[in-house]
Amino acid sequence: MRQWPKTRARFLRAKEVMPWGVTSNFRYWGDDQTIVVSRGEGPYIYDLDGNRYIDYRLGYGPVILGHGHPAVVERVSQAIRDGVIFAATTEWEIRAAERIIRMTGVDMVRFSNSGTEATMHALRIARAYTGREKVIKFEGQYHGHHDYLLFSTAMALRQPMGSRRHPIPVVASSGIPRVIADLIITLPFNDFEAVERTVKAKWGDIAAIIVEPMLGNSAAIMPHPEFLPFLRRLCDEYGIVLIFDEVKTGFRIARGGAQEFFGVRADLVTYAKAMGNGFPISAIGGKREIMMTIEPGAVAHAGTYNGNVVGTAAADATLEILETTDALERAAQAGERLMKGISEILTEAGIPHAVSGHPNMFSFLLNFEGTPRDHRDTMSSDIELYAEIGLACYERGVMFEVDPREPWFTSAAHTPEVVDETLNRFADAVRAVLRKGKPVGPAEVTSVGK
Ligand SMILES: Cc1ncc(COP(=O)(O)O)c(C=O)c1O
Ligand SMILES: NCC(=O)CCC(=O)O
Repeated sequence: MRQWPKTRARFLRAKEVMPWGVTSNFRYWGDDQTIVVSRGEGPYIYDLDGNRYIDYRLGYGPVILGHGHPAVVERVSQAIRDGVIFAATTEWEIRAAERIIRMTGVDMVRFSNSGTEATMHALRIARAYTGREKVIKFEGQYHGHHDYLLFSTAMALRQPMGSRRHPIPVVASSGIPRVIADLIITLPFNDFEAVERTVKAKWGDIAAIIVEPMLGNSAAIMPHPEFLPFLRRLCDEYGIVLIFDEVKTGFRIARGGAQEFFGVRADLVTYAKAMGNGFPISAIGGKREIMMTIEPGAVAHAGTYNGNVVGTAAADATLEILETTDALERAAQAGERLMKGISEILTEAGIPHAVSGHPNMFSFLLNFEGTPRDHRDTMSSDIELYAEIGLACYERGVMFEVDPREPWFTSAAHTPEVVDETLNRFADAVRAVLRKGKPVGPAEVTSVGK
């Protein structure tokens, strides 16, 4: 059994100085399980007692090259010696923008610092461009923490979501003004009929459809092959701005992200996580005509830290490596071995399951038959059993989110040896959970991390 007295003691101190001991609700795993990390290296993180964990959370997705990647750290360290912020354009911004444009095919970009900011700005641009106000989003998708899109996310778990045919937007937090709900339409992912019916009835009010091209916040569920092309056609026909939220998929599932992987182009795209290997940076990219809606004195886009040297130098280094090496292919090799190995172990254990997603971000649903298509399918799977297995892995030094809504992320640092060790420990954890018997009653974990 893992020993972690120092980690526990410091977590209790953290709870005194920060609500719940964390700076994002996602990171609270309960008083007995929340980790305090001392450092990371490649595929590993370490707690304060020196326990090592093979990390598949990777900061919830950013760490595509491995923790503390020397070339990224070196470029940032060099760059920041000359200052980090000037309230003016820098060479680092231009370089990072050129790389994004070359890799993804967007025409122009603007920088910010988090995925939340990027989706918030993207909505403003879409509303200003169309002169309309409502936005369609899909159940189980998460676009950050501003008020405009925090509805029917994976966090809005226990409230009734209405029927598939008549979904109700479910607010995911207190403190969000009721009027905001009037601006949002929530629909099930992959539901052609619901989207078409809604757009035909309300297109004059709809500024944007924002979509995670794959359900990156609900079990990495893939789009039906025709779903994204269908959204593209509908948006073209009705003058709606199609926004791909690629905060998780960007620079992870392909060099050109989901646009390249699925072969569909959006009007606006938001990037963050993998573009800086963990350094804080995000971007909105898109078609020139729509990006040029931003206009001093007319359509606002600003931020003191936008384009700062820390983030843009990190993006310059990270994107150079992603563009010129086989880093993404190595991350995918790890993911393929894991997806196959996990499925074999679960089959042997007699647990019906569905593995979904892309090798670089994948998930699996337990006691689930068939192919999952939307967030309602995720929620119908055995989330308690998943959490039990996740916690048993955590005790054995393998860390992934103990909740199937959040995918496993791989990095270029996850070598075949690391994957083999993971699978051995995973098999051991599954055996231990089955020996103990399935947990009875609603588990605490349904609220963990949210
Ligand atoms: C698809 C997506 N969009 C936006 C965000 C928000 O990004 P951030 O946490 O950097 O604000 C996330 C975070 O998980 C995300 O997964
Ligand atoms: N999928 C949800 C997140 O990635 C949240 C990140 C955080 O707030 O730490």
